[in-house]
Amino acid sequence: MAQNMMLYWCSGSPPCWRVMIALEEKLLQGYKHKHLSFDKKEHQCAEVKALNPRVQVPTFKHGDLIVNESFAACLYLESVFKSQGTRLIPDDPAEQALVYQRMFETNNLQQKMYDVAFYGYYVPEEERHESALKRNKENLVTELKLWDGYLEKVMGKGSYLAGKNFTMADVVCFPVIAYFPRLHCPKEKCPRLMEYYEMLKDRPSIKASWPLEWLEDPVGQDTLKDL
Ligand SMILES: N[C@@H](CCC(=O)N[C@@H](CS)C(=O)NCC(=O)O)C(=O)O
Repeated sequence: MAQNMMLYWCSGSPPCWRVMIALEEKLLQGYKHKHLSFDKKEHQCAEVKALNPRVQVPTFKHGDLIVNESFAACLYLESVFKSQGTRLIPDDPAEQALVYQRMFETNNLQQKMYDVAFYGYYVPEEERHESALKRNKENLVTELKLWDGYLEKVMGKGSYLAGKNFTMADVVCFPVIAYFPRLHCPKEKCPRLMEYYEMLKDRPSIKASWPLEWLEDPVGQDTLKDL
């Protein structure tokens, strides 16, 4: 079944990583894939251009069906392989609502993290301002408090993002959360999230899809150390 799937991906990309975690959780390990170097702009290759008008990764194909948005690909996999591997979307509407809520909130955390961690990469030198970076940091700290509070509130220690079970909320959000220790964010800024990270980092689906650069260079940059 996985043989007619093709994933174009770059290592360390949260959108790619979440699709890879979903594929692992749904026991679709035999999928075909092509690892592209973001630094060498390999994601702009003809194959990706032909399938994805935004020329981005992930680019994902199942048979003749193309699903490029990472959230869409994850939900699609759950829908097609509902009874295979881990159930990632609960049936109960209230539980489902919380999973969707946390899933789609993830982009807030991702964007605010990028606005600080990759400020120097995304903002041209002549447009950079200390005051803008300071504001971005404040926004990120506020966002982190929110997520830390969610974990505190849901069920206390040992809880996943949407309750006692691992769900699609964890699949989509873990790759973003993993950036905080990776980029040396002080633990005290989000202690519950860091406990959550420790609890999940060795989960087989996550370990199997761990960014290759992070394995080669386990220390990483420290762009979040002054948060
Ligand atoms: N909406 C997309 C975003 C994908 C995305 O931003 N991919 C980045 C890598 S993390 C990319 O391909 N960037 C290249 C570009 O935009 O030129 C998704 O979640 O699937």
